[in-house]
Amino acid sequence: GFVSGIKATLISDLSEAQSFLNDYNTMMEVVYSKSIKAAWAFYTNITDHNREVMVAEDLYSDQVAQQAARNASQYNLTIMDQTMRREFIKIMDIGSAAQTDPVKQTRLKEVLSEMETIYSTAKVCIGDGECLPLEPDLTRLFATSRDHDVLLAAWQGWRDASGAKMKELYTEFVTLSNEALAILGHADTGAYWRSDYDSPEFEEEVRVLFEQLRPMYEQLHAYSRRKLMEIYGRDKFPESGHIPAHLLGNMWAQEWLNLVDDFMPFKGKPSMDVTKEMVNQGYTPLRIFQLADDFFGSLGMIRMPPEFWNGSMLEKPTDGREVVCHASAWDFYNRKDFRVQQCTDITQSDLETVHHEMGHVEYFLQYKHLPLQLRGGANPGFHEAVGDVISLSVQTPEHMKSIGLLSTIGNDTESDINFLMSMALQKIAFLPFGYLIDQWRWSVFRGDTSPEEYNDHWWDLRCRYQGVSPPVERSSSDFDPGAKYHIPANTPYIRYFVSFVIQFQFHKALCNASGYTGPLHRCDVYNNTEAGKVLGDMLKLGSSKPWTFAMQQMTGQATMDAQPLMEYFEPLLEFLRRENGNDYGWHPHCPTFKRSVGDNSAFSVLPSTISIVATI
Ligand SMILES: CC(=O)N[C@@H](CC(=O)O)C(=O)NC[C@H](CC1(C(=O)N[C@@H](Cc2ccc(O)cc2)C(=O)O)CCCC1)C(=O)O
Ligand SMILES: [Zn+2]
Repeated sequence: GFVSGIKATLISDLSEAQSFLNDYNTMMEVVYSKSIKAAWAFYTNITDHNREVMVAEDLYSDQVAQQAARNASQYNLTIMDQTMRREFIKIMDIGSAAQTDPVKQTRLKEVLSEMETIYSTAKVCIGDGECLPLEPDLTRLFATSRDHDVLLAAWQGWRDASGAKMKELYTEFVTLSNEALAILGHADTGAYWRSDYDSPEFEEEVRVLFEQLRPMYEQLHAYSRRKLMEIYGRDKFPESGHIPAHLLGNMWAQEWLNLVDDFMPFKGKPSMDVTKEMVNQGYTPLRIFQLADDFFGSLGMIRMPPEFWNGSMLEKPTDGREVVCHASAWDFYNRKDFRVQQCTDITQSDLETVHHEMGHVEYFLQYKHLPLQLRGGANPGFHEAVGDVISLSVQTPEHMKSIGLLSTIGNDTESDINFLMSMALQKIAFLPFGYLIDQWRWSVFRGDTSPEEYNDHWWDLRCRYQGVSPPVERSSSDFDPGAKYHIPANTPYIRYFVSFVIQFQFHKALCNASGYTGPLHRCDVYNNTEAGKVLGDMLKLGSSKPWTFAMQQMTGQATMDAQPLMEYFEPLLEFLRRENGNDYGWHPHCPTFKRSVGDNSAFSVLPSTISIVATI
């Protein structure tokens, strides 16, 4: 038969292509900033009206993006240089905005904003009719309570109030999202997300990194399990070696810093938790943000502009408004408005988060001169790493003392181990969690996990990789993934696993640039403009080059590498190995729950033949 259709002649005039890009940037800055302002209005005041306006604005910007993608496809990419071609490809790859069916496109946005609303307004009602929101109440409860039953009620109540209410919505979302992305030829939503890492072997690369880091996590898990058994009694722990998920000081057991005082290896040393000192010194959210801003300034980097201080929401409103309290950083894509929204609490954890969010804004500021489509991280993991790299310097005992949050710096080995323990409870504890969330989501998006299997697969991954188990029996009407912000918010998560690896590569590069030669975990680059220049030069690239180029420029190698992270924690690993001996590891499968009535231990005793085995 005849070749159907006529291959339209592509535009091969570079000056025309450039003027298309100029017009695109001018137009999309207006369209995107209007849409993002509507999203900001909703996030900072959750009402039906604001949700409808946000959805409507988003629909409009999708249509404009679709038209721009169609126009861009008329240009001949083969005659362009790499950067211009990169820009055209990004203009055409509009993600879920590709859905041209208005009913489906509207429904997709409504489902997402509905899940976001359920999550952000969920509360747990305890005995006396008081209903607690996640922030700050449940977060504080998990940080401070050591009452097993109170923690269990909060853990279960949160999942009933959030995840359990959105299982059908999430199932509908998966179908709508995959349909939209299939229009662009993406196999599924997960494939589209992974395309940000420019590597067909990306899944294998992160699996290799995780396997390299697993032994270190196992050692921390074993030590933590023993410490928790001293607090809660051995009978609260299953024979399988898992740690019940509600006992780790965090709603998702993703970071264990709140247990630092209980886990401190050597007592009688100054506490590594500066929360009390922050409260005693009358810290305010604003002061924490000014502290972070001062650090960026000390590196010779860009300080937050007036629009940041005037436009941001730095603490939870007290006027009764419902807001999204999960912290976030906002680029309005108009090269003027940059904000953070955070219900900042006066805690060390939030001191961390403030630096994390400001790291995003620093990136926005450093690349704001680039064309709109190149204003992004070299890859999403880079964007997540910036603030955390600064925080690695801030949290050193030296820096904490210099800002008056720590009275003495113990330089003896024991104090050093105590400090490394506090960092491990944030960074090592997180690794399996950072890894497993998108293992679950990728398998859901590619159809390997059906809605009936959603919760079972989630717990299989939690038991296998994280060594935590559900403290009460779960049923298929539960949807525990939905109890974690990023699932209803549809924010990819492997970026955090990548960040937790590469932030140590960045830290090492900055420390080397600053001329520091001591142990990596005690390096503080505060006030060092050489370090600031190395970091700033990488941030200025935005997403104009492949991330391997940015990595090479900054660290001298073009790959992700777990070695700097391992080097940082080496002294602690030796300590943990000595402490743990052969007592480490857990059974790869979740413990089963006894059916018989009346038994007090919720977990069955696995046949004695299955001893606690190192994960296979
Ligand atoms: C408009 C928009 O959405 N913007 C994006 C940023 C962008 O893409 O430009 C954004 O603001 N995302 C929100 C998210 C918030 C936080 C988070 O969710 N963290 C993870 C994992 C983690 C934990 C510890 C840690 O030290 C670092 C990360 C979690 O808490 O599970 C809350 C705490 C810190 C960061 C963020 O900032 O990444
Ligand atoms: Zn982030």
